Amino acid sequence: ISEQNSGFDLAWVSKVRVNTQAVLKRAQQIQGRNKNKKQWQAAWLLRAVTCIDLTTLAGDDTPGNVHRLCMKATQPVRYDLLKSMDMQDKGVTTAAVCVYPSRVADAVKSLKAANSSLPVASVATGFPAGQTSLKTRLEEVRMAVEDGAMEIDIVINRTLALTGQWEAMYEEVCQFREACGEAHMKSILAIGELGTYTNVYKASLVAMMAGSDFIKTSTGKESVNATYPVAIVMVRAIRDYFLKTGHKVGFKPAGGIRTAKESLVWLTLMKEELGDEWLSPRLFRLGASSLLADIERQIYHHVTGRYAAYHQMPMA
Ligand SMILES: O=C[C@H](O)COP(=O)(O)O
Repeated sequence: ISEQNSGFDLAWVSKVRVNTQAVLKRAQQIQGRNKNKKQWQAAWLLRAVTCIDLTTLAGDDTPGNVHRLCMKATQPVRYDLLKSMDMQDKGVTTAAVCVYPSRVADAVKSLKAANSSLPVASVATGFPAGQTSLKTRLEEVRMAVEDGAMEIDIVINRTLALTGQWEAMYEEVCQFREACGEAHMKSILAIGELGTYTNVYKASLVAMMAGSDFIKTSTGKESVNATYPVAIVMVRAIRDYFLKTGHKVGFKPAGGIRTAKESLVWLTLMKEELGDEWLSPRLFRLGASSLLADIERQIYHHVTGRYAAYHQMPMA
């Protein structure tokens, strides 16, 4: 059993009721709150880069495009821009690369050849729908780990969540946790398919009780992915779980995050709801396939104008 596993607490899960109006109000406040002073914006954007799980999850992925993704992850921001920010020697990379299980070996090989220790994250357990046998889903986790994945993004069983079989969901996630071994486990809730905020909160709790290192909003393949109201529900579950058990669980919004501006709202949300400790890749990731280009563009815009050095950021 993982250290993070606190055991299944049916009484806690059963009494959860989320106040939808309060959640929507808070999400609106956060979106209006992105008032970082202009001179700090490049520094915040660089912080966002270091939290990205740079992702490719496409049917036409090949060793070639996975290799390019890995190279981009090891040098996500142009040298001249880093130099302008006095960050050229700081080894700025994304947090990880994220691929399908069948591409893990390609990513590991590319990163090794580049002398990079960047972790490879693999989606697994029948991503995105999770509708394969438990045996197959477990085998997929073990294979990804064997191929060198250091992080596994599992999808929860939505059928169990939607039919209120929370203990059965807990048991499954515990088995995934065990199959991950030393690899970190992120549990994808696929919030667009959970129906209610109360279900989102309950699924977050159960995933954490079963030992998840992170809870993640979405696969990026549902019609609704990372939204701010859902994030409020999930980060409050993280906070409540921490207060009750002392375990710090990370948060990964993913799916449809495309602009630098959005990445700043996500950082604001983390800072205001969970505090500075949750602003590092250890506890915060942005899952995204098409975000980096816009961040790089905006960093360029800021460093050619007014900016402040990264190490002067007003945070811990
Ligand atoms: O886990 C990451 C998501 O699949 C990425 O979604 P995206 O392609 O919409 O950025």
